[in-house]
Amino acid sequence: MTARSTLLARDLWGGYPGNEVLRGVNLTVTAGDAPVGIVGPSGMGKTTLVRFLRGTLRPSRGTVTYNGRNTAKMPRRDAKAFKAEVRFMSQDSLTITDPQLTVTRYLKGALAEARKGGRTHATSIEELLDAVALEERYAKRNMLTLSGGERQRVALAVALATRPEILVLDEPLTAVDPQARGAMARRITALTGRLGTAVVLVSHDLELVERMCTHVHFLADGTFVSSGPLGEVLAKAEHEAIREIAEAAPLAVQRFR
Ligand SMILES: Nc1ncnc2c1ncn2[C@@H]1O[C@H](COP(=O)(O)OP(=O)(O)OP(=O)(O)O)[C@@H](O)[C@H]1O
Repeated sequence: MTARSTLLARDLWGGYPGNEVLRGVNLTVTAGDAPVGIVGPSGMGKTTLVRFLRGTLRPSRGTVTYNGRNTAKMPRRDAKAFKAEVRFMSQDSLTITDPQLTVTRYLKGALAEARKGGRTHATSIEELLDAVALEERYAKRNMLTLSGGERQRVALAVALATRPEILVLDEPLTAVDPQARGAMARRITALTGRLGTAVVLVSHDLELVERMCTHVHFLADGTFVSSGPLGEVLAKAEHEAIREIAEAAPLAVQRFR
């Protein structure tokens, strides 16, 4: 049996000049794992953690490795494999430069990229659109004519088309309406489960996190102050920041606690 791909952050410290945002974060994500959520108050370092995982920021202490290789100083060949196998998507990660690009062409391009990298999978354009709750008629649409929420959904479908080992989503559905988000959560979880893609979901949207993630980490004061199923983390409220979030989201908390 081959070892499963693993992204590993070990005792991660660092941030920006004069602002040590993270102070000892440990995270292990392995392909095939159930989706994991990262939640916490604004400004506590969730996006900063994503930058460390991606290798665009270097930690002052600790390491991030992918299959044993340090992501902040990878040789070109490893960096290429890392980029193909660990996909990052944020709310504004989609830039369209080709004015003729249709949704189908865009998705086909992503499927071809997956094939070229030996990452074939039997997923049709229809299934990818269905996973992000877009009807088939969207296949013919020009990307430039889509709304912000529709573009985010296509961006997510494209990320799924490349069948990453690990998919890191940083507030991926901010422009999508709550009803569609609910439908997408179930379908994305089903598809990523089938593809063996481990999802890391960073979001303020507790309902989305609860729907998609069996396990969450709560980031505050530079570290994970509590981890477990969202309902348990909120109910235990081991940190003042958790109590504040639990109180600020009474409806969600009543349902999940
Ligand atoms: N490029 C940067 N240079 C300097 N400071 C930054 C930079 N990016 C973020 N910060 C600071 O680092 C801290 C953590 O920011 P980060 O964006 O990681 O938080 P977050 O938890 O993702 O917040 P939110 O939930 O609001 O997106 C904040 O105090 C922020 O002001």
